[in-house]
Amino acid sequence: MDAFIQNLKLRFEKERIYTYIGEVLVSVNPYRELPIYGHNYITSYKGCEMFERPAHIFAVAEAAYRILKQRLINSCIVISGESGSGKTEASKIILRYIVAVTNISNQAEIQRISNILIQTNIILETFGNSRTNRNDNSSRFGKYMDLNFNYKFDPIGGKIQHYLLEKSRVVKQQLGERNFHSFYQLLSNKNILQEYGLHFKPEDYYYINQGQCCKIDRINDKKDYEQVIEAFNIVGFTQNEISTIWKIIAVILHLGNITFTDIDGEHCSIVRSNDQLEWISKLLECEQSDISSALTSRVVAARNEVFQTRQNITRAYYGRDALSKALYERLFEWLIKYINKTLSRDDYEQRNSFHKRIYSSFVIGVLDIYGFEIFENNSFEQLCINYCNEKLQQLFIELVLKQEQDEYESENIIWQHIDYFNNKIICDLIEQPRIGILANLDEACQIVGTITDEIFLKSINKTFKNHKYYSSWELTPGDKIWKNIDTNKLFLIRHYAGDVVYSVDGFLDKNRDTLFDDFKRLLYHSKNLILSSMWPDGEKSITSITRRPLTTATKFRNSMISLSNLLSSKQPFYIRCIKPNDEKAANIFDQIRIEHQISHLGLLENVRVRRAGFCHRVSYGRFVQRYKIIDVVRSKLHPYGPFNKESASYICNELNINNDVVYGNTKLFIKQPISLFQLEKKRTEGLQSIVVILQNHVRSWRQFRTFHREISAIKIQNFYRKYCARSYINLLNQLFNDHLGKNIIWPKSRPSLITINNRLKQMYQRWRIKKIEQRLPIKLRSEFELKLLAGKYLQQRPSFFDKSIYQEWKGDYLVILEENSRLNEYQKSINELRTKDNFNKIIFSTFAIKLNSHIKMDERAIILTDKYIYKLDQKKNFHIKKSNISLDDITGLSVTSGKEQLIVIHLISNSDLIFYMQTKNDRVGEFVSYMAKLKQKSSNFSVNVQRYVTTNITKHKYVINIIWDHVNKIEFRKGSSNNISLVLPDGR
Ligand SMILES: Nc1ncnc2c1ncn2[C@@H]1O[C@H](COP(=O)(O)OP(=O)(O)OP(=O)(O)O)[C@@H](O)[C@H]1O
Repeated sequence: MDAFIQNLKLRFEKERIYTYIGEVLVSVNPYRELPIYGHNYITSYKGCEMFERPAHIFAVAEAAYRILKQRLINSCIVISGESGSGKTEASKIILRYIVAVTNISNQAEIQRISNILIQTNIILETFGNSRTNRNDNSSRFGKYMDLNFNYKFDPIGGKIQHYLLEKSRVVKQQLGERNFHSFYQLLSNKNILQEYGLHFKPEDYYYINQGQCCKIDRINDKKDYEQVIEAFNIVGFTQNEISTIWKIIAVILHLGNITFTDIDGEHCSIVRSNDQLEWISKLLECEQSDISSALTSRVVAARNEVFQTRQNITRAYYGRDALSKALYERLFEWLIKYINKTLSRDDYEQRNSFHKRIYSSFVIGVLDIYGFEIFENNSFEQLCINYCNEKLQQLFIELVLKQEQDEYESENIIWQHIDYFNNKIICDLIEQPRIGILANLDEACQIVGTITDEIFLKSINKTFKNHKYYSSWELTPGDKIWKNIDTNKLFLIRHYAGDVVYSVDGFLDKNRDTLFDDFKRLLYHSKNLILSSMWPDGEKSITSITRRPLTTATKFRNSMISLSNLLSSKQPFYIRCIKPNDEKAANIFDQIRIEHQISHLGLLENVRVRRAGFCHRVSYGRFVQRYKIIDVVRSKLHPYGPFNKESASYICNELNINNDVVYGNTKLFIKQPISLFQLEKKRTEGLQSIVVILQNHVRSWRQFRTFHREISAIKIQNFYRKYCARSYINLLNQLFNDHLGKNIIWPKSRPSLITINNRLKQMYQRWRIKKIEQRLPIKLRSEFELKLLAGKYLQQRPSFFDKSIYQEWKGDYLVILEENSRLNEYQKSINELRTKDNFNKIIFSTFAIKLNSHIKMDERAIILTDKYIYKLDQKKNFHIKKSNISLDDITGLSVTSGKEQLIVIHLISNSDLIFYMQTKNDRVGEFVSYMAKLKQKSSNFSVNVQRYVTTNITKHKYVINIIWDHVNKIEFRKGSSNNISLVLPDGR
């Protein structure tokens, strides 16, 4: 013990107020501000394992948060210790830490919830805390708060449960103590007192002056009032609600100053010296007469008859106090309900439907419950509070001391049993059904007739006369404890934290907690709807039979049992708070006080178990499952098992921690935290590579999926396109099935079919031509082909398509008598030429006016054979003029786009042959097609169709204009510079 205390002392002097016993944190109240809660401290503990950094409350909060985040295990932090040891401060520090390390993405909604979570403390402290002789800001209620987290592990809400508000303080305080802070805060705000009819100083209000310490230097009520108003606004209370809250506080102050006067020993009336009643009526929004009669009489229903009975003065004061306590209690409950509604997960979910779908409940609970209390005068409330501490100690023993040692035994670990005091026997003494103190109390309350606190004491004396942890004057009259005190009403319980003498005075009343129905009905019918909503049970009619309400002891016992079930369903973390002195002074380390607390909190046993025991135990399955991810192990262990002792031992071997490990029947035990860190560190490293592998898998899976979708889309598109094309072709087929498609409009195609459609059109045209050609007599087929060929070159010459195409093409026109009257001379000349030049046949012949190199006109017969072109003089027996022109020398033709019969044959020599055919019909197309056919093998042959033809005459370039004029015959006229005009008789 000494060594432990010396250690605590040394640390305390060096401002190290936190110390670990295993995972249990011991916190010594420094009673001064220490610079260990700032932002840099938060960051240094964030994400760290518990033993990585010096002992700190942040490390416990982080551990509770990490276990939730990493293993999805709900956790709870149980803070216990004497009154004033720093429990409430600890719970606030934990909350601040969790708010600081979460909401990294700075979401407004999470920020709002976090703000509310912090502000609720201010409201609860105002209405639930008061100054006691042990603590200036003592919580007079037990608080358990669940913090809810979303799937990202950000706080999204919470729920507060409260336990046994010490409402007797509303009407009675011991010397040196105050009522709840709320009363003094309201009275500190001079500006608004008028509104509530509060004209006096705090010392003048009976309900708050009994401790004779309304003003305390360390408490600034005015500043606290401003803070609580701000907190109300942040949490979302309306102005009307805030005003109602203060009205109720003011009503209680007024009620305390109401006095009664005795009339005849059985009746009493209200002393009307001040205007309290008027103000109570105004503030409660109830009729004054109703309030007055509720305070001085009772309405009773018996055998369907309703009648009023007057109260004597004692009953009237009892009723007044009961009303005040109930008003305060209901207000407190309403505040907690209101805060819970604001923090409720459902509310959050309604606003965030996204989270509704993927939300799962992650919780960290924080329990800050009143510490063990030993006062000069201990009553029913202290019994409940100390019973609650017994229950928590029992849970601590179960989870930390008993379970651990039992486990070593069952796992066959060599273990020297460490003795500890198991307080189950004390818990049973208080709570056991039928025979426990609370059951005895309930029974006494149910007995009809006059039963007093003393009778109740007699009954428990009888029940527990041989109990080791119970005593009273009647059972041990010689004991020095009973010296100089009213022994008739006292009994003693030897709690785990010390012996406490209780006075049974008022036990029955406090347990029954009777509040006359008249008050309930009165307040239910208030015109203030907020107030009325706090009293739903006032709705019942007088004559309706109501079940006897549960007693305070039963309610409290039930809530303690459910609290202990709730805590044992979560992974607990313990903070054991120690109060270093009773002077509330920094730097005083009162060894005796501390020794007392250490021994009663079972900390020494805790140290012994820890020292001899192990810091971590885990089943082989879980161990292998968790650490098989470690890099060096991964390749060796099969991913699906076996998850047994051998695999676990293999992992420990690989990490060289085998010396620090003990193997049990089903579990592995690790002695030092350092080995656990090593495992965790390696696991985190391994996780990173696993994450990369997972990411790769997910990425490739996503790519594969996209690729598949694309392929599928392309397939579908192809099918659809094919379907469209097929439908289109079917349509064409139907359209062109029976005839050659003359006069049929080509159907419009989809844009995707444009290319194919153009091809189809070409195919169709070729097919159509073929069909038309097949219908022609064989004789006309070659002419038809020639016409097609001409059509290809003469697209720009519409007159070809108008007429020429329909004419019969005869080629050698000069053998026709109607064309040539000097037929014999012509044939004779041709025969000579054939003999001389050896050509096969004459393909085309015509009379023409030729333009010579001097830009003069000559009348000639132009003859096209399969080898040469000849220019024959018409006038001189078709005598050949100059030499023939070989077809090989021809590079192209130029013709006009009009109906003129001008032909320009371009030659290699750049001295073109220019002639105008003397014919009534258009024979340009016929000439062009013969030439094209003859030159079809030549790659450089071209046909130009232009309005004004360009030509070379003895290597000079000329442009031939067409002029239609009143002339009799065709003329070529040389114009200025390079112009030649072809003047034609205007007979159009
Ligand atoms: N970590 C701390 N740092 C500085 N002062 C502290 C710390 N913890 C507690 N105190 C001081 O001790 C006082 C009492 O602490 P607190 O109210 O938390 O005790 P408690 O155990 O909750 O008491 P009760 O059971 O009566 O509610 C605080 O008002 C504060 O002045």
